[in-house]
Amino acid sequence: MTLDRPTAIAATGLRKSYGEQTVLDGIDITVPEGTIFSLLGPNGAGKTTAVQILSTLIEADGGSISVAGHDLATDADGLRGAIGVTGQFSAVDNLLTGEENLLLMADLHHLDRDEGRRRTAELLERFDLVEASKKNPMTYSGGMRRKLDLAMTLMGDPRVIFLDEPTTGLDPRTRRIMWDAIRNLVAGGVTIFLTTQYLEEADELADRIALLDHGKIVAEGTAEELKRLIPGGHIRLQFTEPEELDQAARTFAGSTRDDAALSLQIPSDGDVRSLRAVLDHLDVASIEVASLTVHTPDLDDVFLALTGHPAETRSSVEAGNEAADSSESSEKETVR
Ligand SMILES: Nc1ncnc2c1ncn2[C@@H]1O[C@H](COP(=O)(O)OP(=O)(O)OP(=O)(O)O)[C@@H](O)[C@H]1O
Repeated sequence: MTLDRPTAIAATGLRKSYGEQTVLDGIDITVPEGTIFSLLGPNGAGKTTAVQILSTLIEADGGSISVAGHDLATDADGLRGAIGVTGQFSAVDNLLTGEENLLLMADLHHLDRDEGRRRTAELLERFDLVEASKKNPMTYSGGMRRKLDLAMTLMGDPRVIFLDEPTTGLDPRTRRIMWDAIRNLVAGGVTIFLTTQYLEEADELADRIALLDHGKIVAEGTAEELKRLIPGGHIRLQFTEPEELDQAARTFAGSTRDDAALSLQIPSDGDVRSLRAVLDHLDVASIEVASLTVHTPDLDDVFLALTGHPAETRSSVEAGNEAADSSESSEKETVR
């Protein structure tokens, strides 16, 4: 249980505006030690701003912050010493090799020469960067840079790590390597504050998820708790003729029609009994259906229900890659 753990990150009433624009409108965050907290939101929601404030890179307009037992107001240096940050702007120096970047971090953290070399070798190994270690990071793929960046962060042995969209743009394989690295860190007692636009990333990794929209946390809980906030799933029927849609809409009370898409959504838990009942009704009424899909609620539904717009803004290419890679998909088998 995470409830009994000491608090690693505590923030109350965080506010930040840029000119007229309110970016954070008084948010509260509590993260127990050794857990993963995910701040989930679309582009521009204020995720990076929250990370920058919590990691002391920028100042809030209001609110109080304590990280790893260090109060920002009275012990900003202590706080900085206890955390690691990897963001969208990497700390990698392109004039050095991957290995030299790590050795530089070892120096910055005042590790002695042997210890620095040992840690560098261990981190290169851990992130599968041994072969690339003598090369310039400019020759690295996006995923390799991201891994080097995280390895550099780990050189300081931080107890709390802020990961700002660590897997944005990565291919599914590298994303999974990052996920494993994150899980290993948490298994070792590290606390992770993760921002992401990817719902399944939060679902996969986070102990608790907060949905950030227009500077406010609109919901917070475990993935399961968030999914329970909205009604169950639905069965979606796809038609080729408007007349079929009309007839089906009359047959299924409580259904929602989409005339443009020629589809009908019928509320359902997606269990076999309700699926069979829908098929029986269609047979009895002789309604032709082009296809049928069962949709169980996911975090995207939660976000949509709570904010009126989807959370994810990634490109269709990325989405396609991920769908191909994902072992679970909320849109399940097409029955006919
Ligand atoms: N230095 C700045 N000056 C003015 N506006 C800023 C500044 N930094 C951020 N903003 C604005 O604050 C809002 C929130 O930005 P932020 O980068 O925190 O969002 P985000 O949720 O991290 O989005 P993304 O996923 O695109 O990184 C945006 O509208 C952005 O334009």
